[in-house]
Amino acid sequence: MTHYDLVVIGTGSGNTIVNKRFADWKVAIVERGTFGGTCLNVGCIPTKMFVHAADVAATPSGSSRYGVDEQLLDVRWTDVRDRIFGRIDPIAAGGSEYRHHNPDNANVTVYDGTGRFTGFKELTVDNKDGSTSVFSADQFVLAGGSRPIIPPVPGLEEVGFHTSNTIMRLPELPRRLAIIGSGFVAAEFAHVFASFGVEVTIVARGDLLLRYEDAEVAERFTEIARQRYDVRTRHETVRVERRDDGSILVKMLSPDGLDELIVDELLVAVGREPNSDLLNLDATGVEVDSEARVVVDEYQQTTVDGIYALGDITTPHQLKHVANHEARVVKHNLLNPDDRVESDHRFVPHAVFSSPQIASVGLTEEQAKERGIPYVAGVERYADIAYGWAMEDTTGFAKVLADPKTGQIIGCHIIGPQAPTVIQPVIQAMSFGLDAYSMAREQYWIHPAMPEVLENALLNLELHPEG
Ligand SMILES: Cc1cc2nc3c(=O)[nH]c(=O)nc-3n(C[C@H](O)[C@H](O)[C@H](O)COP(=O)(O)OP(=O)(O)OC[C@H]3O[C@@H](n4cnc5c(N)ncnc54)[C@H](O)[C@@H]3O)c2cc1C
Ligand SMILES: NC(=O)c1ccc[n+]([C@@H]2O[C@H](COP(=O)([O-])OP(=O)(O)OC[C@H]3O[C@@H](n4cnc5c(N)ncnc54)[C@H](O)[C@@H]3O)[C@@H](O)[C@H]2O)c1
Repeated sequence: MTHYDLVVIGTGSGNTIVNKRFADWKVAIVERGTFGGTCLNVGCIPTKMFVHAADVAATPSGSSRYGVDEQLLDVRWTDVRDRIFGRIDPIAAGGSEYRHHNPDNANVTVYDGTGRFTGFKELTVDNKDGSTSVFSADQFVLAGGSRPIIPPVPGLEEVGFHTSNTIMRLPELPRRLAIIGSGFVAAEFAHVFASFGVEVTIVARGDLLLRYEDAEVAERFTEIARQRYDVRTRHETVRVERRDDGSILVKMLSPDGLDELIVDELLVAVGREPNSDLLNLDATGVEVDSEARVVVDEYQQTTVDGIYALGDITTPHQLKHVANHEARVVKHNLLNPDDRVESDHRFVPHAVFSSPQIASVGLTEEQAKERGIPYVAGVERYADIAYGWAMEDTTGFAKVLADPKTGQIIGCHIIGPQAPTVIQPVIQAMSFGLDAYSMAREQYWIHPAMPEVLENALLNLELHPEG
């Protein structure tokens, strides 16, 4: 049986590990899908390219408030789609080609297939060409990611539906789209398709969209969403059916009884589950938790010595920057077994690239209250800063939560233009222990730039000693 020093399963963030420093290692890389994984092919990158095109398409709908009358003439969907995948697909193909054939990878064997453990540190790969390969290794990296959850709604399989994996490749724009779910994917694709002229309905089980955000942010987002889309909260999808004219009937149960909706396409966006089940982890003794996430320690090592895991297959933060961070930790620990480093999950930020945009780091007010953590909140509206006036923004705000005594920031939540960019200094301050009082006062803030919303939120904190 072939034996490797290292086997990496999954070419999302896992693919970033093997470089020239592994030149003396005999390495195998296993990939069942498209090289490059979720973020590149069906996740962060194409979605944000669609979001930018959507922002451009949505501009005329808001321009008259500046005294500028614009008109959207057309959205050439296939051109939008093909420009985006015309950039992405060659990158994925190039990554695969590089690993398969470039002399840099003379020590690397790529298996295009699905890996599963068939013994202790023994992997069997069902290759796409129908063959099977069996090999062992000293060390493994489990970087198999996650996949969309498909809820058990009767009729779903028969009717046909989309997930984030397929919706971006639609042959044409539908007239009507229903989105089941109310999280990141729902919020981003609702903006994309509504901006392109599609009638979007969001079917949400709870009262609020993005309900894991700080409550005021989720409430504000839901209010704004109701003005743009048909938002049906407290609606449970109970059945879907294909009608004779080809459209799809969605049946929902609401507090007022049965509700119905007719659409042309359906997007299911109710979360993602780890791909750990594909790996038959019992065979090698790797444990998973109650949510099927691979259990790891602070070094990203699983319950088996020499088997590491990273990214969506192990973390509750299903985010690319987390997968990348963990990949760097795993890489270091593989190369430096006697000087391993721990991963840092203290302040994991996230952003929702919808309209408006949202960004968040640290505790929400609700979490601080639940945990009995004392805090003060400083809030500033975009409407009260100069750039907010320029944009005529009426709905955005930044909220900073800090320890009243030490001024250490414990959370920040922003909804409004450029939120994912505006929040970055707070992530830095939290990571390096800079207190809110010093952060607000001991540096220049460019006037009249958007981060003034953050500067003022910090200045509005009632810290002791008095600021
Ligand atoms: C629509 C969408 C938008 C997103 N937008 C953002 C964003 O804006 N910002 C952000 O931070 N995150 C975003 N994410 C999340 C981000 O894409 C993921 O957190 C990240 O890609 C996870 O990386 P990973 O390396 O863990 O897994 P992946 O990139 O999913 O890689 C796992 C790879 O392993 C392969 N694989 C799985 N099992 C096996 C097996 N048994 N054998 C062989 N190969 C296997 C899979 O085919 C896959 O290619 C988004 C996700 C989605 C779905
Ligand atoms: N900008 C970003 O960083 C970004 C963008 C997209 C996706 N992602 C990642 O991908 C993950 C998956 O995104 P997502 O939007 O699918 O999941 P999500 O976890 O963000 O939201 C899923 C929502 O669906 C609801 N839900 C669950 N089961 C349901 C059901 N049966 N019927 C109706 N609603 C149901 C949940 O209550 C939740 O509100 C995210 O958690 C995020 O980590 C990140």
